[in-house]
Amino acid sequence: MDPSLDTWDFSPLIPLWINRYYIYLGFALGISLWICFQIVIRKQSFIFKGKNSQERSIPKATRDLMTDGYISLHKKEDFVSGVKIFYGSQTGTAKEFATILAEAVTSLHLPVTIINLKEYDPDDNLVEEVTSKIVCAFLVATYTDGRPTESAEWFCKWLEEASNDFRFGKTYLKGMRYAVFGLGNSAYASHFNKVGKNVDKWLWMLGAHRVMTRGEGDCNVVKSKHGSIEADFRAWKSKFISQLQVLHQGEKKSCDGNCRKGKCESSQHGSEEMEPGSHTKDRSHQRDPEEEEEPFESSSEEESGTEDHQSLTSVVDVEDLGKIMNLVKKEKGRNGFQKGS
Ligand SMILES: Cc1cc2nc3c(=O)[nH]c(=O)nc-3n(C[C@H](O)[C@H](O)[C@H](O)COP(=O)(O)O)c2cc1C
Repeated sequence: MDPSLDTWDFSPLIPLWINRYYIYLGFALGISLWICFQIVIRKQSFIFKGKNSQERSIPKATRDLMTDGYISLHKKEDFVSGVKIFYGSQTGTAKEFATILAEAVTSLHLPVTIINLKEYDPDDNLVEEVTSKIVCAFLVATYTDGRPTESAEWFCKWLEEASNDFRFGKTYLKGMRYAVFGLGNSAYASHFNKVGKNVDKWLWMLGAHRVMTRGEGDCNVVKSKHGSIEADFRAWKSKFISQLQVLHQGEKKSCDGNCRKGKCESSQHGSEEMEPGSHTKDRSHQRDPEEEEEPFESSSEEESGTEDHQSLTSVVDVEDLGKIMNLVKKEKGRNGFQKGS
């Protein structure tokens, strides 16, 4: 026996030894708590990092629209991004009106472009107006035998053929918004304002949305609605500008629901602009293209859609099929349509 062990006093360690299991338990609990704490901290930093990298992967434009991580569809919505004014002129009146209209549009702080139809190829460019949020104004003059000016000849030929070509269909220009002001002289009774009427009709047949009633400028001061072609234009221009304001603000005009497609005959159009019976005519797309239709705010697709509304909403798959067919038609139309054919 080691004599030095006799001199050691182990008595203070005896309670520790007796309670050793409690001490082990305490240590085990401490370690478990520490592990849990570490797990929680790591999880939190992982979520934070993930959120940051996710945010970085979202394009800036989309992030600008986000509030608390959710996209707000109404924020920064721009209902009209600008106006394109197309003109077909020979002696300069339509061109001059285009400049006056551009000035008025500029006062609304909207970008505006004036385009001579001579320099515009509808084959390449017209379909762009469908998605551009642009409003297009057409100021077109009529000449001998109801013909367009030389500068607008190709544009009119293209539109006429496209609107009568089944490959384009009535949704080819769906989404495009337009208004037409025709320049003419009622002394040429049988062809008065023929080009304005036709351009308006052809765009409508291709599914473009007419934002306001077609205007008729008449050089014949005796018969002109406002006393002169300039006054006719001024009247149309002020209506166009107020309609533009409405569109720009994204407002919907109120409707009493007593008319087709929820468009109010009484509230939307001044009576002097509407010819008798124009609003109640049957406007199905199958109507005679030569028929003199009176324009109002609409598109051919919307109007023929009214009759078909019930059947379309009840057969969703057919609707999808229709959309696909229209896309195919548009593509075919674009590929198959040859200049001057
Ligand atoms: C030779 C000639 C033929 C015309 N033929 C027609 C016509 O058939 N129908 C019509 O509505 N206006 C007709 N007009 C009137 C023009 O459309 C009108 O003067 C218009 O303001 C001309 O616009 P512009 O100066 O932009 O070319 C004719 C004018 C001229 C000089």
